[in-house]
Amino acid sequence: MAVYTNVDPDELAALVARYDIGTVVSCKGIAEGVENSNFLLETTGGRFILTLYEKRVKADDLPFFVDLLDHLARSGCAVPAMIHDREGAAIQRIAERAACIIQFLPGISLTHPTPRQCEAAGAALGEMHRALEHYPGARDNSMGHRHWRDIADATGDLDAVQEGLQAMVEEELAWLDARWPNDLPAHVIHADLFPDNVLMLGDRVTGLIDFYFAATDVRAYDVAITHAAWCFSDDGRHCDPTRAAALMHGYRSVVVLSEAEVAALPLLARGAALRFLLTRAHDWVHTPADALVTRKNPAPFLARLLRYRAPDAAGLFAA
Ligand SMILES: Nc1ncnc2c1ncn2[C@@H]1O[C@H](COP(=O)(O)OP(=O)(O)OP(=O)(O)O)[C@@H](O)[C@H]1O
Ligand SMILES: N[C@@H](CCO)C(=O)O
Repeated sequence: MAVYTNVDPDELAALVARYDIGTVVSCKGIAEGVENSNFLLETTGGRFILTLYEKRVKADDLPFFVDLLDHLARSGCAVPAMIHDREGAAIQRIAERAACIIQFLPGISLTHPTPRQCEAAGAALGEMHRALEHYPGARDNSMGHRHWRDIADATGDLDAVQEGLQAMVEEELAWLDARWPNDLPAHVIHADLFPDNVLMLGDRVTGLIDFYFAATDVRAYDVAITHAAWCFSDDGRHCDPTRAAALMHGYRSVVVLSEAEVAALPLLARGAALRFLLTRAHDWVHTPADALVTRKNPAPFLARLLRYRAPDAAGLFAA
């Protein structure tokens, strides 16, 4: 249940009065999500999302996220616009938290996407990348390749998560460190485009959301993350070739990948699987069992990593 903070009605009315969006009709907590407190805010001017930023999103990063969403919305990408108040400010304070009012977008996030939905998601990722190719904003990827060893160390004994995991992660980190590319096209990427961060109506993408891991990194790595998130069975053991081909076809209908990028995809996907394996293992160990947040199982990302290590992995990226 991702409503960690309650909002006082008078404080909310005072916040909404700063905007040209009418007056408050209702404000209801949204259960999905784990990072922030999200509310569906209805005013006489329409529907909005009110997000209160909890621990994980740093206040210093908020101007970057606001500028990024402003840029993508202006570029015609399907992202929710940040609403600015009469003075032009998008970042506010309420209930002692930084907060933003964000455009509400229709759509549902999927759990089991079809090939056509994978194709649409791939194309939406491509359109976002096209809009970001020359975007001047930048942010260090604190979940990127250079930080994985620290995340592994901070987790503690990985064998407590699964027997043999410590040695396997050490081996994988060394393998990736020796090969990680530093000359592929890079710009700001989403870095977490899982199905729960894409709103869809039928086969149409209505919104890419949750940009709070967005950072500067290799664009083909974003493709690899999206591949890992959209094309596997729930247990991570089986990559569906039809969904994978559809995702790649959708992306490559918008962005032309170089030969070097295509060749790097299996390696980047090993990195993507390791990133989510490590962050899930870290949270698995460090989130108290009675916390409000449901911990995500690391095992399906270990299974993906093994799949991407197989000799035929390059075939999983054919369009
Ligand atoms: N702009 C939007 N329009 C409509 N619904 C939205 C919008 N933004 C968020 N939502 C809804 O709120 C839910 C939670 O949002 P989000 O995924 O951003 O949560 P979070 O806690 O910030 O992140 P995480 O997914 O990392 O836990 C989404 O699943 C979606 O249902
Ligand atoms: N999408 C991530 C969680 C938030 O980044 C995961 O499934 O592990």
